[in-house]
Amino acid sequence: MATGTGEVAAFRNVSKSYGRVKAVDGLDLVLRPGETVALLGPNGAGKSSSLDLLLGLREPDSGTVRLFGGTPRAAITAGRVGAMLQSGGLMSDVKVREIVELACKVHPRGHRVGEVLETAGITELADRRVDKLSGGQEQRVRFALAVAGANDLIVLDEPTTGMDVTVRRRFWEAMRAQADAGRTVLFATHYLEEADSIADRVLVLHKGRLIADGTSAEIKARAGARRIGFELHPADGTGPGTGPDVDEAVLRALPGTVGLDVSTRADGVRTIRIRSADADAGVAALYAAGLYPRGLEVTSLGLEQAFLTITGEQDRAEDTDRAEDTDRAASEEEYVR
Ligand SMILES: Nc1ncnc2c1ncn2[C@@H]1O[C@H](COP(=O)(O)OP(=O)(O)OP(=O)(O)O)[C@@H](O)[C@H]1O
Repeated sequence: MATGTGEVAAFRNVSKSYGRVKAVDGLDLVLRPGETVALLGPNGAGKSSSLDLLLGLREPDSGTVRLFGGTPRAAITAGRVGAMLQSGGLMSDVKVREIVELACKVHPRGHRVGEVLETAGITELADRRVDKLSGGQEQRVRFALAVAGANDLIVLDEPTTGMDVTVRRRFWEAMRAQADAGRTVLFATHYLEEADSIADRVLVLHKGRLIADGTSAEIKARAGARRIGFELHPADGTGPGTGPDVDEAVLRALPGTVGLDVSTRADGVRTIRIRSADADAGVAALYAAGLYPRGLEVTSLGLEQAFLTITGEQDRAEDTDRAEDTDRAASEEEYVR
């Protein structure tokens, strides 16, 4: 999925609130041609709101959103964008072929109906009534509407919800073909394995803010992608220093250490778990430091674990900030008194 130059979409310091809820908070983001981008975030993180802003379905309170250098509306009118959203019902009382036909006809660069039905894997559903479809079949029809014309950008909001495993796989094959044809694809998802295997860029939103932006591998590395586990036995000595505290300082200072967890059993055996962004260097340094790790294991963290780590860290950082603000307010009050 070659990445070209230029900007497909650009958010510049975009904010959007609904009453007191800040759904999108100072979002800065550029999508480049040919990228397949996954948008992740816990419930309420602002994913759908960001997609709505991108498509011009909502106006930002502040900041600007540009699509292909112009307004979202201009890009959509020119038929450059296809979207598959969670909201919005399909027409009832019509057949699948009819609704797809209409979408092909109104698109300035519409494809042939048969081709679109084939792409979305719904040829065999063509004569079925739209209101008689299952949830997963309906999703495929929505997908057909998103690819009814030669779009440059395809936006998908949780596209595979309700699809079974086989249909989901076929869906992503079709999506990959779109990306291989040079289209930019942006999709919001709760399925982290989809982001991991499909996207060449992963964005993590949290409370309306972009807290991570990189390849799946980069995000895993940032969260400490691997876990090093082992035991330290008292009979083996306490390493290079003078006891457990010194050992722990050594462990914390190993290259790549992002997190350290130590638990001590009654017999003095310590179980060590290190989250590491560079497990190879970490293990080498462990031996070089004179420690004697028993039952050494190195395991990989998935994107899911990385996601939980990053969003969890963000929550903790905000809790700390809030506590500091409260302390500051209290001490200021004290000072005034
Ligand atoms: N029309 C609306 N009116 C009021 N609040 C809204 C509206 N739409 C969204 N919100 C609020 O804005 C925040 C962001 O919602 P949004 O739907 O963008 O998140 P999301 O990341 O897509 O969530 P999910 O994963 O649950 O779909 C949430 O707190 C939500 O309750």
